[in-house]
Amino acid sequence: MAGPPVVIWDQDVEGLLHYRELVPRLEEALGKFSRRDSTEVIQPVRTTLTLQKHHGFLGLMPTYMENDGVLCTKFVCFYKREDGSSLPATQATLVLLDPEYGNVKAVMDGELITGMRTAAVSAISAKLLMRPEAEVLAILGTGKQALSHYNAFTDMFSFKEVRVWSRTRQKAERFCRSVSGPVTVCVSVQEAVRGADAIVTVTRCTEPVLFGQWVKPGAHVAAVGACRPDWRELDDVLMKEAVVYADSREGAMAESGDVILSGAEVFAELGDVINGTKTAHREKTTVFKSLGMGVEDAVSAQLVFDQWKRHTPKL
Ligand SMILES: NC(=O)C1=CN([C@@H]2O[C@H](COP(=O)(O)OP(=O)(O)OC[C@H]3O[C@@H](n4cnc5c(N)ncnc54)[C@H](O)[C@@H]3O)[C@@H](O)[C@H]2O)C=CC1
Ligand SMILES: O=C([O-])C1=[NH+]CCC1
Repeated sequence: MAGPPVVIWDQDVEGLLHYRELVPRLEEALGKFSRRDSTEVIQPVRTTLTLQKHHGFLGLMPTYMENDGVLCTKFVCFYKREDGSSLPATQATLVLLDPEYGNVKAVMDGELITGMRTAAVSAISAKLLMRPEAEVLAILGTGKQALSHYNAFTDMFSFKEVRVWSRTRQKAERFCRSVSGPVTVCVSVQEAVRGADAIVTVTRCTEPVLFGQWVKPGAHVAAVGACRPDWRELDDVLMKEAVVYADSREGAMAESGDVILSGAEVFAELGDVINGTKTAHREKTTVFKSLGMGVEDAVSAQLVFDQWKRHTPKL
């Protein structure tokens, strides 16, 4: 009989997961997903239950990678909280199973994994779609994803300026104090995105906050919030003018208000660009619509588990 699962919680995850190992694994996983080969990745669109009383949702994200022997599911609760609420906006737990025996090998805290894998995928979108001479990064939002995106983007690229916008100056200043490099606080979205080459939207807003008329032609936008069919971060002008990429075409058509309500066409998945089957239109304005995928969690959880085994002496 299999032993009990190991529990790998927040601080342990922190020491085991690094962008330098995570990014190549995610690039490979995105490519595998877009090949739609069921021996490589089986990943249905997230099943979402509404938690009406708590203004939230439970997302179930199972993934099986047969060739790699990885079976994983994530439980993620996310909420439409009022700003200032002391309750979390997102909570996630990952469960890694043995696909042959069916036992649970590990249970992991999903907060850092979700933050890092989401930011790493956005950074991959920028690597593929942003102009190489990009100098200015603007981040809209100052929460957990804003922090992980700051870390991933400044780790992978050399921007001359990083700007941040939040609804209150106080929050933007708090964000600046929490990061290790220089950041310019902007008092409006317009000020933050004016002339920016890369824009990351990581807000909990449900109405557009970024408008196409403010975006520099040729800029790359990684749109990470608004993960419900009736939630928006970007306006119709931006969605229609840009070449739109997604992590999962089916996910975007089912869950992205920015895609569904604007009627914009999803040109390609990031994996299609990685596989060389679709063009990276770096010269045009591009939007990467991120919804988050189970396969990203699966490869991240496997990486954490492998590192944990390497670093934990046999009992
Ligand atoms: N695409 C993906 O894979 C993932 C997406 N998300 C989504 O990313 C977004 C950010 O998540 P976290 O950073 O964890 O949340 P958070 O609560 O830590 O930060 C949210 C930020 O949005 C701001 N905000 C809230 N309401 C706003 C509004 N109406 N207008 C403008 N700004 C507003 C807050 O002040 C805060 O700066 C959420 O929508 C979350 O559901 C989260 C995890 C993965
Ligand atoms: O992929 C993910 O974990 C999430 N996407 C939207 C909210 C949480």
